[in-house]
Amino acid sequence: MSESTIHSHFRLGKSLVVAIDGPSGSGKSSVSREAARRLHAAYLDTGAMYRAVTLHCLSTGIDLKDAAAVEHAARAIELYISTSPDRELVTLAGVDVTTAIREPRVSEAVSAVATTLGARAELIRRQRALIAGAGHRIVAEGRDITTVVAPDAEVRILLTASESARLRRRGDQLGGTQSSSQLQQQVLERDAKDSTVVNFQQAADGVVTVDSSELDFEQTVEAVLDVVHTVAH
Ligand SMILES: Nc1ncnc2c1ncn2[C@@H]1O[C@H](COP(=O)(O)OP(=O)(O)O)[C@@H](O)[C@H]1O
Ligand SMILES: Nc1ccn([C@H]2C[C@H](O)[C@@H](COP(=O)(O)OP(=O)(O)O)O2)c(=O)n1
Repeated sequence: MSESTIHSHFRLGKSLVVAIDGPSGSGKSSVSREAARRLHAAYLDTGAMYRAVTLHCLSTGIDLKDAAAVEHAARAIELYISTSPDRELVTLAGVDVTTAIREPRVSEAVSAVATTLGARAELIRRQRALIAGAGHRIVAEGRDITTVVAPDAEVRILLTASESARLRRRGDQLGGTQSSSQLQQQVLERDAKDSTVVNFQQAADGVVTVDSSELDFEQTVEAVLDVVHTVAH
């Protein structure tokens, strides 16, 4: 579908929340960002918020096994995240941490924050406020957007890909710097840990699955926009 066709279907100003969940490396961030651009919508990377809390704990010596301390950190931090699909920016107390939150040490530790329920509750509250702040015209992606953060979203998608595709994509994204066991830990073992608190492996009722295993990036963006068109029209 062309961009102008999409526009004729989705008037600016009308509520359009597109919720996208899926496992690590399925293409959520890159595909959601591009879909948001084409829909002239905002974009929210909720995983970046879990990463920012994790980075804060690592750099200030907060014990990630101490649930009360992690919850307190999630409530107390001065966290800013851009919701423009054209400006990737995350700051902690005014310091740019956009790149630092992607470091492997954060990827390896982030499940400790994701499985701390008090921290989740606080981040979910902040995510709902960001969605409202964007006038409910936003593509929001993560693990629990379709089920918990925005179960009433106009469009709900589970973006999946085979394990081998996800490992290959993450390896390429990190420039071949990670060994295969490091990638397994950062992708598959992390998903297994995160799955203990949220279900992003199977589509909930009303959630449409897009399997990107055999699709390239552009085809995946188009598949997502086709679902938006079909479901939200
Ligand atoms: N359909 C696709 N085919 C090939 N590569 C893809 C596809 N979707 C995403 N990618 C690439 O795979 C990598 C991981 O994607 P990303 O959006 O970070 O995934 P996630 O947010 O689900 O972890 C990125 O380098 C991205 O450009
Ligand atoms: N809505 C969300 C988003 C992310 N998380 C957790 C799960 C992940 O381990 C981390 C980081 O998420 P992120 O989307 O950045 O991870 P990947 O890009 O898939 O590697 O946060 C979550 O529990 N709930």
